[in-house]
Amino acid sequence: MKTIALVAHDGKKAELLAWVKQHADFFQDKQLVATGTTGRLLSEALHKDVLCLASGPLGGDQQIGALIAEQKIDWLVFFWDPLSSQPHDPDVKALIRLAVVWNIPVACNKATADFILTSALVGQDYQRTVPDFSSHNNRLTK
Ligand SMILES: O=C(CO)COP(=O)(O)O
Repeated sequence: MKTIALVAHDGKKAELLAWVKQHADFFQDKQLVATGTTGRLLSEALHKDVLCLASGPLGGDQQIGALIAEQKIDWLVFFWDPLSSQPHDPDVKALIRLAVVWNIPVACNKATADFILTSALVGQDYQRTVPDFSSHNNRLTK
């Protein structure tokens, strides 16, 4: 689990930052990718470089989704806010969908993030099963 994407809506940013700081040691040797504002805050909190993509409403969720489809993300931590509506809700849904399509572990709340982070599989450098979509690709190109 080397490259981790982290995203939080405004109403969940404080929770994500507190959680990340609690596990700062874990994140030190990981490559972190994030949507714009989340990434800036993470970088400040962890004193570490974070690849900051566009802000979520400006396409950041879609950029992370593209990285997932390119097999470049090992874990998505996405603290989305279930109590506020987002102008880019289709992008939010699309990002979560791609994580499921590509069998990426996804944590949408702190409890799940805790379970994944403390899983014995993380220490074993867990290799997820990458789905074989070759028949789908063939169908699309015919
Ligand atoms: O809106 C977001 C995710 O959908 C997060 O974007 P920011 O990290 O730029 O606030």
